[in-house]
Order: sequence, then structure tokens, then C-alpha cells
Amino acid sequence: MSTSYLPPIGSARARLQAEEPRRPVASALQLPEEHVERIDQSHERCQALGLSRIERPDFSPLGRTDLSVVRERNQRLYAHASPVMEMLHDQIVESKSMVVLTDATGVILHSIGVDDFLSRASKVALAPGANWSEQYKGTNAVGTALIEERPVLVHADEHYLHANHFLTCSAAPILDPRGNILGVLDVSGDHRGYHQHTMGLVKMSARMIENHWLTDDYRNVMRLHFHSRVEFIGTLMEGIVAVSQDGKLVGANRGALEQLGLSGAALRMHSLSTLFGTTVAALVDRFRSPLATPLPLETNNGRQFHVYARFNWPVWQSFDTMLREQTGDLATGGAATAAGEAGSASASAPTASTPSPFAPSPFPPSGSAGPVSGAGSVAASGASPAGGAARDGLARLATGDAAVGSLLDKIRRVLNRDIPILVLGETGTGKELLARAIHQDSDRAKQPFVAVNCASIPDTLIEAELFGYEEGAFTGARRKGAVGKIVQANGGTLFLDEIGDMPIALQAHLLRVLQERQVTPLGSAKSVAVDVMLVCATHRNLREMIEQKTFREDLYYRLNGLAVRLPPLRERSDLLPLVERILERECGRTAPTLSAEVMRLFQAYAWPGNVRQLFNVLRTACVMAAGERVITRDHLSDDFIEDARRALDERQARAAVTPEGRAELTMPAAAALSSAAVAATAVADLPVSTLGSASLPPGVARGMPVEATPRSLEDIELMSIRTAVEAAGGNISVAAKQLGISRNTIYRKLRWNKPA
Ligand SMILES: Nc1ncnc2c1ncn2[C@@H]1O[C@H](COP(=O)(O)OP(=O)(O)OP(=O)(O)O)[C@@H](O)[C@H]1O
Repeated sequence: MSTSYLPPIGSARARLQAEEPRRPVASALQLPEEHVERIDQSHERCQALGLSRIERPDFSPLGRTDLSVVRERNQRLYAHASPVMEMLHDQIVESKSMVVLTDATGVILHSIGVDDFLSRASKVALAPGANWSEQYKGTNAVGTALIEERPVLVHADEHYLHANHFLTCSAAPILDPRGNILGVLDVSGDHRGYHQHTMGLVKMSARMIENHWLTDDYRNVMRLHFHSRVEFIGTLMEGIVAVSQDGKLVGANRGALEQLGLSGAALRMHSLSTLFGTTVAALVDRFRSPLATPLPLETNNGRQFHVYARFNWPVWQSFDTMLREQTGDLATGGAATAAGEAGSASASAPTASTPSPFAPSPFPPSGSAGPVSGAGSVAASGASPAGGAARDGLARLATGDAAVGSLLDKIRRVLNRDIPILVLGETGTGKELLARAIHQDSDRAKQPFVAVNCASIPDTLIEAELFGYEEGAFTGARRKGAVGKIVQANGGTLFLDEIGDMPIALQAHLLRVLQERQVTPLGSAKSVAVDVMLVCATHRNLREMIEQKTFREDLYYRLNGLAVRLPPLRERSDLLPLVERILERECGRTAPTLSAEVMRLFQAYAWPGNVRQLFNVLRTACVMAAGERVITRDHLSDDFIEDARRALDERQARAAVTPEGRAELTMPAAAALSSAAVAATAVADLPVSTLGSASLPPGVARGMPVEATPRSLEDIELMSIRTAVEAAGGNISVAAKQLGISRNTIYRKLRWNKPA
């Protein structure tokens, strides 16, 4: 590589002083001097390496085999990062950027982005298999973050290679609990779309991955969640420290090291007693209670924190033994359990006939990465984890529509990861059904699913309904007070439907509860720790509401770990399978089918009420059909037929005159008709057993296979006619009557000569 054009090392900084501003980028973006220095140092490193700024970027990514070896090696990183990347991408999707994950050497393992930008990025080798360490790509966010071991923004011409000047990149290294670099998370986009919040999102996402990694590493040991401000416990800002059974501090997240002012190595020299002046047994004792509140603790160097301890059932069991050893109950308790008899009545050594607070928790099994609250364990009924339950809730919603299929995939990836899900969609699209399926497939399936419809409760009552209230908390309150919905959902799933209708005054209260994971009932001084999976839904446009200041932005980001949009029925391509599923559910095995005419009407109709409306139309039709095998127009209400007929006529008129109209006929609803389905519905109009092939007209053969994949409504129509004619044994009049069209139309459509 040629270096002849390069200025001597050190000149970058000299130029900084000579030409003002040296870095217009930094001053335009109001970046600190420290940033400018970091970029300059990186440029100096690149010059020392002899990199040329004008050379084409290195286009020699790893081959497929090498890349799969690297991916295999980083499988765990990928598993933890991928749901977070999806979530991050959802946040930045409108900015035409991409999310990139690299390993600890800078090799891109995975990227997500809009096709448009991905193809631009691939032109500068910003694609899987390429190495973006400084050594190969000069100054860039990934490579420079790896060297600096901290988050780095590299914008436009701060990139060393000219070819990369169109980019703006924000990257943060991902560290394991011992401080080793696992990889880098990066968001890259067109520099004109730079947004100052991107770096914040990347840093938060990297922390999220680190916290999952730590929780996964130390799922069977106690974890202390702490912060100097109590409201930050349970947020990404909290410190997490892992404690072994003998009280040694074995790992920590970045937040913990920052707050404690310790390096990872220094932390590992400490124990619970030397750093926090407490013991494992004391923490177990305190945090076994569902009402336990964070404990104020002071470190050996005088820093004060609020600490919350979490542990799951293997820890409980071993501590059970430990505590019983300490209280001398082990012999009696152990003997009684072994003999299956009632044993010691000691509070810490429960009898065999009373549920033990040390019974295995029904919360995520040890294989789960999700945090498990000690408090939640105590509330356990002793039921086994949901592992044995049928986890087909989400699968049952997959009826063939690609958009629905893809959102179900996204949800599966974040399930049990403590990531809140926001379901968007028009009314009646099945948001609540989806929330229930998420719960059913989660590790919390055996715990409560509590739904609150924020739109249907008067504003004045939502607060009491959600948070509960103490006896006499307000006029009209029930004498004994009431447990709020959030506490009712403890251990399970809280579904906040129509969250966009939550009064703004209450949004701050809800945010506080979600951050602190504690609820204080109205009129009470005591708070209750809660551990809920949160699913929210709305048909409103929350972003617009944020702009209009009717929805809090901070609450929006707290609820929106993963946002998914359920498509309206008119955009779905699985109308027929949906119809079949609903009919099956309503009528069981004797479910009727739809006549070809009804199916055409269904397809033309726009379904403003979505699946709910479809469901209601079918339920009425089932009752009207009362045991008949086919639902015909006689089983539909007149106003529905009128609207659907009009829609069908309009479609056909458009199809007749414009290519757009023809194209419209190939849109999702039309595509929903598989050939088999059409045959089934049309043939169902007349019993198959009555068919004979002898008298069939030309072009219609007995059991004739209709085209495998119809391309337009016209194709479908033709197939329906052929099948109906076949079903009528070649009798055009019967077929015409059955289809609700004239004999002439049938002849014309089948291109026969009209008989004399
Ligand atoms: N995929 C589906 N399969 C079968 N039935 C469905 C499906 N989706 C929705 N439904 C039915 O449609 C009706 C409406 O569903 P749901 O209440 O979940 O919609 P929603 O979007 O929450 O409505 P809203 O916006 O009014 O709260 C329910 O009867 C539900 O059973």
C-alpha cells in the first residue's frame, strides 16, 4: 500500500490547532474535545500502520466455511445478542441504518438492516465475514471501540478510509462479567441521518446483552442488584454482582464496577462481608419475603447503595440446608421429609405437609436466562415449571401469513428474556389473543395472566385497579382494600391493553413501578416487590402521542422492548386458513365450509373490524346454517352481503379496465385461496358422491386438478366454475344456480360456444 501522500505522524493534532475548526464534524455535532483526540490518535495509529486513505476497502471477507467456524465459536454471544439486535433495529428502522455484531477481533458475525442500506454497506464490505478492526479498515467505530475498549462514535470523514465517509457509526464493546471483550455492537447508517440518541441506544443495548450474559453465567448463584438511587434498581443502570455460596464476589456487570469504582480483578478479591459488611445467610433471610424492600448497605469505602438480592431454587435448596444446619434443624427436618411424615414445626424447616418456601420455584427453570426473584419463589405454589405445558400458543396463530409468521418468530426470540413486548395493530386484529399466546408459551405459563383494559376503566379508578389500595384509602374504597392487578400478576404476565388510553398523570406512576419492580398500594406505606412479564397493546400511534405530549416518551421506551405490528385482516394472505380455524373452533368436527360465492364475497370485503368481525360473521353464519354442510349467502346478514357485493363489483370493474385493477385481484386476500381450498369449498356445494365424469363438458374432467397456484382472482374464478360444473355432473344450470351466476357467464368464462 502506498503511504507517500500521507502527512507525517503527529501532524493531525498540529493541524487541529492551526486550522479552526480542525474537525468540523465534531464541532457541528458538539462532540467533546476528548472525542477529537480519540479520533486523532486512531488516525495516527492508522498512519503508523501504513494504511492508505484512498485505497479501496479490503474486500476479502472470510469464506463461508471460515465464517461458520467463527460463528460457531461465538454462538453464545449471538444467542444473547440477536434478540437485542432485533429490538435495536426496531428502534432505528426509520433511519435506514443497520445493526452489526462483531466478535472480539472485529469480524462481522451478523447484521440486520433495510435491504437498501445493506446493499450500500456491502459495497464497503460492511457485511458478515469482513474484519473491521482498525488494522484492516482504519479508524471506524467497531475497530476503534475494540482498541479503546469503550463506546466510540465515528462520523463521516472521521473514518480513515475515504470510501467509508458516507457512514456514521456508533459502537460499544460487549464485556463478559470478568471484563473480557466478547464483541462489539454497532449501528451504522448514512451520515446524513445521524442522530445523537443512537449512541445511547447502542450503549443500552450492549449493557442489556452483558446483563443477560451475566444472569446466564450466574443463574444458580445469588445476584445483588444495586444502585445508589433505589429507583434505578431493575433498570439497565443497575449494578449486578454475582455472589458464590461462600460469599465470594465472582462476577459483576459494567454498572457495578462503575458504581463501586473497582476493576473486575479488584472486585474478585472481595467477599460480601469485606465489601458490603453482610453475609449470604443474612441476605437470604431478608429477601425470602415477598414484601422485601431494597436494603440500604454501605461499602467499605463509605459508598451507599440500595441492594436487592435475587436467587433461584437451587440456591434456595442449598440455603435451606445451610440455614437448617445453622439452626440445628437438619436432623429432624431431614428425617421427617425422608420418612414422609410431619416433622419439625420450625419456621425455617417446614413440615412435609405444609408447602415449603424452599420448594422448587415455578419460575424459569435453571436453563432460562431470565432473572428469578427470591420473592417470587416464596409466592410459589410448588407447581413445576411450565416446561411440561403445551407451548403451541404462538404456533396456533401461524396460519400462513408471512408478516404474522415473522412477528411470531421475533417474539419467540425474546421470550423469557425479560424484554417487554408492545403489540400494535388495529382493533380486532388479535392483540389480546397474541398476548395470551405469549404467556402460554413462556416459562410463566402456570402463573397468572392478568389483563387490564386501560380504555374501559374510568380514569379515576385505573390507579386503584392497577396498584391496589389499602382499607379506607379513598371514599368508596372497599372496606378491606384490594390487591391491585400488578400484584395479582406477580410471577406471571401483565397485559396492559389499550395502553395509549392510560391517563398521562398515571403514566409516571406506572413507569416508577416498572423501574423499581415494586408496587405501593394507594394509602399504604409498604411496597410489594413484583416480578411480571409485561405485554402492552394499543391501536393508537404512540409516537404521534409522544409528539402531542399525551404519552410519555420514557414510558414508551420502557414498554417497547420489542414492538410488533399485527397486520389488518385486509392485508393478510391467510383468510381461508383463518376461516377454517374459526369454523373448527365454533363447530368442531362438523364445521361447514364456505360456498364459492361466499368466499368471493369474503375476499373482496375490506373487514374494517378485522378478525373480530370475521369471527362474528362466521359465528352467526354457523348458527344460521344449523348443521348444513355449506355456508351460503342465505346464512349471512343482508347488510354484510350488500357491502361485500359492492366491494366485489368494484374490484371486478377495476380489473376489467385497468392493469392496476388486475394486479389488485392478485393481492393477499385473493392469494389466500389455495386450489385445494377452492375445490373443497366449491365441491362442498354439492356432495362429491353424486358426481359422475361421463357427462362432463369438454374442459372439465372428473377430479380435474385445478392449477396448483392461482395467480389472479380470474384464475380462481375459473377454477371455481370448473369445479362447480364438475360437482354438478356437467349440468350448467345447476352449477350456475349454485354459483349465483348466469349460464351465459359460465359458457363465456369457460370459452365454450354458446349452444344454440
Ligand atoms: N388468529 C386468530 N385466530 C382465531 N381467532 C382470532 C385470531 N385473532 C383474533 N381472533 C378473534 O378475534 C377476536 C378479537 O381478538 P382480540 O380481542 O385479541 O383483538 P384485539 O386486537 O385485542 O382487539 P381490541 O383492539 O378491540 O382490543 C377474538 O374473538 C379472537 O378470538
